Amino acid sequence: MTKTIVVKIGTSSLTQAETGQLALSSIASLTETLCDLRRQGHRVILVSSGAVGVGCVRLGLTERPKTIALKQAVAAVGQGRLMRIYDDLFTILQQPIAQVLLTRADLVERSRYLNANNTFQELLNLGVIPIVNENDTVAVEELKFGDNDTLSALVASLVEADWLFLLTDIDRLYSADPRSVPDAKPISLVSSMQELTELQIQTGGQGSRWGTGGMITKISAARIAIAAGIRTVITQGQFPRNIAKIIEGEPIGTHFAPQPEPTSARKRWIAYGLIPGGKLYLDEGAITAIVKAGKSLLAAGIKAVEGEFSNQDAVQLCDISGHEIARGLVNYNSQELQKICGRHSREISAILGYEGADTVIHRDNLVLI
Ligand SMILES: Nc1ncnc2c1ncn2[C@@H]1O[C@H](COP(=O)(O)OP(=O)(O)O)[C@@H](O)[C@H]1O
Ligand SMILES: N[C@@H](CCC(=O)OP(=O)(O)O)C(=O)O
Repeated sequence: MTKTIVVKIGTSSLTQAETGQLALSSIASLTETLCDLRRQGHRVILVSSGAVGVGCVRLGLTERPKTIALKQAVAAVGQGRLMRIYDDLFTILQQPIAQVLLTRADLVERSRYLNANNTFQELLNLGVIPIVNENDTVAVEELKFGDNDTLSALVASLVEADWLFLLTDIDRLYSADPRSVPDAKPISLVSSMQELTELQIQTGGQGSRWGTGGMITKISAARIAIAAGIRTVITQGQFPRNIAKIIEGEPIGTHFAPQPEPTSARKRWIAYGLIPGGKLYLDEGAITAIVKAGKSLLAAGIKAVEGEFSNQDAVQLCDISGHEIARGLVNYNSQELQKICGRHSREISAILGYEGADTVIHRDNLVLI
């Protein structure tokens, strides 16, 4: 059966750790694997990092750029070279590819989000393998994905993929970074979101020399993907052929089982497409109502409001310690909410001087995280 498969490869797998030069055999093997998947009829998207790493090598820089402007310039050098290498390899195997460079802004506006999906679907219908990266050269700090793990999960969610493979320089997820904790335990299966929380995985720092997010961004990517009903696997980029084996059922890498009832596409856009403009701190009663009973959020359950946002913006809903529980679209702006938080719905019109919505966030616009 045709599956939609998103494969993300990190800089640490595309380049050699010591020199930063391209890991040609891994890239060639990845190319062959993705072409094999296409021949089997699957729809394939590659999310490839490497623009900054490849650009650094081209320019003789020995470490990842620290300033944004330099990183943007270096990415512009590297992205072209990266695509040239992919195009050469995929062309040898007669596989058409496309470059898709996305910014966070492309997913914030619902019409652009839907448009991005249409483009992906057309490319996949044409038998093309889209090669996606963040458009680093124009991405601005406040509006960027920041790491390609998150980007790949958002793309997988956008196109409603069946599989997301996160290829990295380690064979699987461990209870802690085995490079610094030698007795860290390997994890083969994470069967639910709750189990993921209970495992309390230690992720240490930023990851390898050229990588961006480390393991923490892979775990949050897995959360986004499994909520969308996508089976997610962390496995080693050095052996891309394992992808086909995994699809056939071999227990390689760390598997994250998809949530049985995926969150709807619109709610996924609210939760992960939009950028939250503020935080609402909730009392216990409100948390129980939205988490256990699937109720809407009322002003009475809000203890505090943080940030400046407009009516219909997305906000984070947190417990009193700031731990995020849900996201949603607000029916009031931040100034209005400052006035009505903690108050009963029937008092709202008297406080504001006009009739507003009964709910602060209607349950149709509220997503548990
Ligand atoms: N709990 C963990 N399990 C496995 N690896 C971990 C863990 N915590 C941190 N890491 C580190 O994350 C690194 C991979 O992240 P990163 O370098 O950002 O890869 P990529 O370039 O593929 O995105 C591994 O090399 C490993 O040292
Ligand atoms: N967009 C950046 C990659 C960002 C990123 O997440 O890198 P990595 O941790 O290696 O997957 C680039 O192409 O260099």
